[in-house]
Amino acid sequence: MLTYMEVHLYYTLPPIIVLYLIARPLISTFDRIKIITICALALIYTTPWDNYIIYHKAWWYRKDAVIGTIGYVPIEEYMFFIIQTIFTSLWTICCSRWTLQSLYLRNKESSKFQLIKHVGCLLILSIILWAWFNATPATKLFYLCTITWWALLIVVILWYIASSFVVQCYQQILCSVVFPSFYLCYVDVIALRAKVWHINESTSLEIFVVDELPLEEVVFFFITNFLVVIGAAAFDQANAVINTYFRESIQPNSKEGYFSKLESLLTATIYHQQKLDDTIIDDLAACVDILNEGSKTFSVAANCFPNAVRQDLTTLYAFCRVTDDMVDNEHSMELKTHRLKVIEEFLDQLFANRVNVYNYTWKVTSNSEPSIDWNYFRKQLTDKQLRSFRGIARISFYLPQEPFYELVKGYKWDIDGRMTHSENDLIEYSKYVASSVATLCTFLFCHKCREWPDQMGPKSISMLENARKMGLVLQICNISRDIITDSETLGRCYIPNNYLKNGELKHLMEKRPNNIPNMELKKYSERMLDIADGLASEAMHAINLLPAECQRGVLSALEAYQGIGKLIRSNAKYERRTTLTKMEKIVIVFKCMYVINVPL
Ligand SMILES: CC(C)=CCC/C(C)=C/C=C/C(C)=C/C=C/C(C)=C/C=C/C=C(C)/C=C/C=C(C)/C=C/C1=C(C)CCCC1(C)C
Repeated sequence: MLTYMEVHLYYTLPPIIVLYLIARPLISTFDRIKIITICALALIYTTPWDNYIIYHKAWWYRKDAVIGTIGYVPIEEYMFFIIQTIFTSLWTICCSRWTLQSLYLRNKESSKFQLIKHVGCLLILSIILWAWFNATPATKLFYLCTITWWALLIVVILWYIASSFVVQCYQQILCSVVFPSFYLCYVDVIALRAKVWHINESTSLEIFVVDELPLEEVVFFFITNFLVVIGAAAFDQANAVINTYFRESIQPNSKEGYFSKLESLLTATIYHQQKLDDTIIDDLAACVDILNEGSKTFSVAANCFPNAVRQDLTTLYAFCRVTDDMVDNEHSMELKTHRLKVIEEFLDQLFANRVNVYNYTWKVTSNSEPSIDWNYFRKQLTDKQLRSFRGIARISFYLPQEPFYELVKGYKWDIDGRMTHSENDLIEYSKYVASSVATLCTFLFCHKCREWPDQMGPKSISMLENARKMGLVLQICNISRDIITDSETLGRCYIPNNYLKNGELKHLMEKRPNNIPNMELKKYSERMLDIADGLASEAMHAINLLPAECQRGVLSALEAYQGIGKLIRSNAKYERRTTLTKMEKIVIVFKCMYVINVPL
């Protein structure tokens, strides 16, 4: 006969192991804290309840099927509280990873969500009251009603705290609840048939959903999974509040302990109850749109990063994209120069009160919040631009200023129509526009994960230097791909001019790339890719200096760009714009998540 332990061994533990292997690259430190805490809460909250219902004989177990009991409850049953919580939380993580969760913080003051919150609470409270008064031991309604009031008591609190968040991602919530519930009902049927446990007919309604599965059991698994899922959502909400509204300390290596993290999550939950400024989130949403429109590759790679990193990465991307377009998309020289001046004025105000200057061993130190003349910038910028500027202003406190000015130098290079005479020029230009961004990304990763390899010691410096190389790789791959579009749309040529034959530069500058034999373009492109490949093989080894949670994301971005490089080489013809299909990108991300073992 099947024992209770065998139920776990054969039916509950194997799916947990499989789910863990799938979810492992997605699990962040925060997720770990979340799962551990919900497990503890589940154990504490369920223990008295389960002892109470066994005492009143709502269900019993086969004595020879368990190894022992604590109180009235079998040891395997205690294990089940934790197993179910882990199982459902892991599944929930897989369901909720595909969007930026802070976006669900919006609109909580809207009348629609206020209504949902209050009507929902009233509804749940009335069900609790009904269940409470009908949960009389030794009656048909006992088991159903005891389950109901016990579980809904927590649900109503969580609904009060997080309903607008939960409703705005209801599809994820539904998906998170339904699958584990069905599976656990299936396990329940197996155990009931094997008489490992038995539901007392005299305290249940004797309604069977499928042949041997009592209604109460179905209600139980759906309602407890809902509890776990909205518990996890309340955690996610608190984390999103921190990511959006809190300025976390800029101490480089102040990794938080478990309890201080819990404390800040609790603070965030309380903070969230007051009226908060939605513009911050609207700005973020604008940045998400800019990312999704701007780079399919980065928007796929973004899924590999923990939410906290992903959020600021999106903001950083949007600022770089928007400022680049501000300069590129203007036609007249005067306007281009004026736009660049606006960007510089913004940066000057943003970093006016910085104490230290970036010099590779820098620490970011600022005296106070930047004071920015937003009225002026509102007049100068479009709505989208303004939003990305506000976004970057919120996160700049932990970023060095120098890379932003490098970017400006890059933009200026283009405005001045400077030529890339040699490979050195190509590298100098790419340093300005890409190594700068890579430096900022590295700061972002280390700040958000609170993890510098050493206190600005040799490892940190090596990490930054290699990150800068990585930036070069991405930029040079981009340039190698975009020879035709750069020429046609901008009349620009970033190929080291000393590669080119007579008259070819003129063709490229005058938007006639097709006057150059296609095979020539392919050759130039491949020559630049050689440089990128050389740098990539050097820089790859430094990925393992980055915070562990960011390594796979960085690797997928890098692999995606190198994938484009490989395609350029293998294609017979040099295309106008070689791109990976969405499927190929997903395969690369998949490979970086599961196949390649980081650290390299
Ligand atoms: C906290 C901080 C710092 C801030 C963050 C924001 C915030 C406020 C979050 C709050 C989260 C909360 C409050 C989460 C609470 C989660 C709970 C109580 C889960 C209970 C699960 C109970 C579970 C899984 C119980 C499982 C029980 C089982 C499997 C029993 C099965 C059974 C068997 C086997 C035989 C038949 C009988 C029965 C059905 C009882």
